[in-house]
Amino acid sequence: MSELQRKLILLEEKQRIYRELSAVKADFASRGWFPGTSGNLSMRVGDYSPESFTFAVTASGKDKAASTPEDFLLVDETGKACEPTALKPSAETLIHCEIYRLTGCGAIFHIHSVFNSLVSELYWDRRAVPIEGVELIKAFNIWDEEAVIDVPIVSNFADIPRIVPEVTDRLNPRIPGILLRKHGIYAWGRDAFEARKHLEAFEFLFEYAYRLKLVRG
Ligand SMILES: CSCCC(=O)C(=O)COP(=O)(O)O
Ligand SMILES: [Zn+2]
Repeated sequence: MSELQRKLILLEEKQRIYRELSAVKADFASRGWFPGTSGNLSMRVGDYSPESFTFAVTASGKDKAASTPEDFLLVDETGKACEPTALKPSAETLIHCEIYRLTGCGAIFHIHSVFNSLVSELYWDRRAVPIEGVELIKAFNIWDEEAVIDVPIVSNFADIPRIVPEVTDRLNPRIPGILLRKHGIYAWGRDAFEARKHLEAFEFLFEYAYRLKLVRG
């Protein structure tokens, strides 16, 4: 294959991924999942190896409810833009880089919600949110009867590179999500469909865990 053909294929894939991310972004915005410009989304583009990969990520600080031609940019495995652009990648791009490196997943979605923030603080002392025997655990492809899972919680430092080693230490390959304390959830999957499914399941389970704690006292 010529260099030109390779470039054209990459361009087509980039456009397809931007369209897919745009649809996810609009859907999440309609659910109120991006309060105050928070949240960020990414999808991997092209070939993958843990040492070298490319992904499309939301530009930093944008109103994620608006759709513009400047919503996404391509970055490499170090989080640096891989094309000339005035756009700034999400401030949390390094967390995406680490999750791609560790899991080889295809899409990562990050949102802030009241319930994910509440449980991340309520269960901070055990550094994980326990979920016991709830049917929706099956959304994570865990089919054991009365399965018990722990969703890891890591520190929320203002200096994002300080968060990365905690993600490295705590990410559990069985659980496609990680909470940042009093901040939000990162959920991922092999593609956008699966990452969205996981995110929806986490949000359901966090509301359940919060309400259960409330009624049990
Ligand atoms: C305004 S919320 C603070 C930053 C944040 O947590 C977030 O998710 C959005 O940051 P980005 O740089 O991706 O816009
Ligand atoms: Zn955030």
